[in-house]
Amino acid sequence: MRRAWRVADVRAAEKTLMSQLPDGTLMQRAAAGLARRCALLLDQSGGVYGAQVLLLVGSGDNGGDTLYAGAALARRGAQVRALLLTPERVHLAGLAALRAAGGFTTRDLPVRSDLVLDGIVGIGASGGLRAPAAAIVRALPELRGRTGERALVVAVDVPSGVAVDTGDVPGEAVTADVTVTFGCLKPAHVVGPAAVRCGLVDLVDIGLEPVLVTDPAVRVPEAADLAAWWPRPGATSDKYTRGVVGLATGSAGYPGAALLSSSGALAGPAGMVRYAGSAHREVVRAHPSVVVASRVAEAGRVQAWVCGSGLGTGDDARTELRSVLATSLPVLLDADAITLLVGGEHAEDLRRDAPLVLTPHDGEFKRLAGEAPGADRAGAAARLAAWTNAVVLLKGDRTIVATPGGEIWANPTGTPALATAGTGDVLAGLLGSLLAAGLPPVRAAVMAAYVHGLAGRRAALDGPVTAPDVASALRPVLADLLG
Ligand SMILES: NC(=O)C1=CN([C@@H]2O[C@H](COP(=O)(O)OP(=O)(O)OC[C@H]3O[C@@H](n4cnc5c(N)ncnc54)[C@H](OP(=O)(O)O)[C@@H]3O)[C@@H](O)[C@H]2O)[C@@H](O)CC1
Ligand SMILES: Nc1ncnc2c1ncn2[C@@H]1O[C@H](COP(=O)(O)OP(=O)(O)O)[C@@H](O)[C@H]1O
Repeated sequence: MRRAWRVADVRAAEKTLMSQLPDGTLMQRAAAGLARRCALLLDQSGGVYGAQVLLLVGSGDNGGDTLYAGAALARRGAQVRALLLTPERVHLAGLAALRAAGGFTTRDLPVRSDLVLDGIVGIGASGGLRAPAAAIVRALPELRGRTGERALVVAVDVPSGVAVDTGDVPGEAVTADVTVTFGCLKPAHVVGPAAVRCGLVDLVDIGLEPVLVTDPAVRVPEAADLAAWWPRPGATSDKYTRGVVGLATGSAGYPGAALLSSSGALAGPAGMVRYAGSAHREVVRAHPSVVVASRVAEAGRVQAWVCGSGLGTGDDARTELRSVLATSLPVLLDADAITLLVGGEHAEDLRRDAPLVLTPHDGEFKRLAGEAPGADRAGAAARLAAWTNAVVLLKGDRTIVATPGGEIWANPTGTPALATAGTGDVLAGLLGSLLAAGLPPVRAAVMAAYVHGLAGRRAALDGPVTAPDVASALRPVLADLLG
């Protein structure tokens, strides 16, 4: 698991660490790590010696890191120029180090540049980028290096222009190939549109993590976590002990949702899938191992329910929703079931002790919460989770999972290839299977989003993606993950 901390927590830890170390140690550690990463990048594209390096230098310590790293590259023979955004306010010792190493300053963007270091602003940023910085950032994609290729952009700590604590991108912002960050990840590296701007994120250890005493703001699962958490059948397992998942999905209007949620559920760890709804004939034809009924009340025993994908919002759908909420089992509500909650008609049904998981996309989130997730997606998901006392999985490029207690996870595996009808139904089925297998709701949601994202990526290798492709890719993805 990787973890990301908010700026205030990073600052507090930095203060603690600085009180234990000689002045300037942290900046030297940060700059040395940054220079090393830049040298590696240049090694892969013609070498450090003779490379043209442009430093974009703001007025704070982020600029200081950049100047020291530039000095290190200049000592290795790179031609380093620093464009000072506020020449009257610059890290003076950093500038002196650059000059002593043979680097110089420039007033304009050069014609040629192999590598750009974005040190305009780091975690001290407030608001959108200001005038000269914004114009320079806009021009960066035009810069060409010695091979005629676009200049590589390395963001120092965070890409300038992103909101570090929320991952929002309120205006002009740097798009980096690599972001070299110091001490720990910050939310902008893992959530929201900022995460996409970071490119590859490289963490330089400056000794900060041992003094980070607060809980992380965001957690990110890794492949090894999935392998450790995924339930496997044992010698004494049978189909019931592995868990039975019930699906109250699909309708005459949307039979496809029933099929897709079934495909997702069948790839999960549960031992049996029961389907209850009007698409039961289609489901059993496509998936002979699914046990079908026409209503929730007739479905037989299950350990968790998935309700809502393609269910419709009429009276029959309401009845089915009431039936699943009346159980003392974990329930996942997706799509139409979320819409049915709007207006408060099910407020009493929602007063239950068993776990509840909601899987809204932005539109469903807005319907339920009364406002769109907005700039702080993780915060919005956590507020809805607290309000509904449910685990909320907010779909999107970096799907967020939030608990009522404020624990937040960001999924790193998503792909825009998933932005196609029906992939959410596959996700709901898979997540339901994990719930039925007995996984705690937050873990089930994190695991389902992770595997679903990988399946989207794998399906995309063969061309344009449809939801059945994503469902088909779940099994090979799991085979790779679980060894
Ligand atoms: N934390 C750590 O452990 C370590 C941190 N380290 C490094 O320090 C960095 C933080 O440095 P920092 O605190 O000096 O802030 P920083 O990001 O340079 O920005 C502040 C300056 O930018 C300006 N400015 C603000 N907003 C702006 C905008 N929208 N558009 C344009 N300008 C804007 C603002 O100007 P002002 O608002 O004062 O006019 C102020 O002068 C951190 O990211 C990392 O690189 C490492 O060296 C070692 C370990
Ligand atoms: N731009 C995107 N990048 C990554 N994933 C996306 C993107 N757009 C949608 N997704 C994912 O695709 C799925 C779509 O689900 P949903 O909106 O419920 O679709 P449907 O209701 O048609 O099944 C979700 O898992 C979501 O996270």
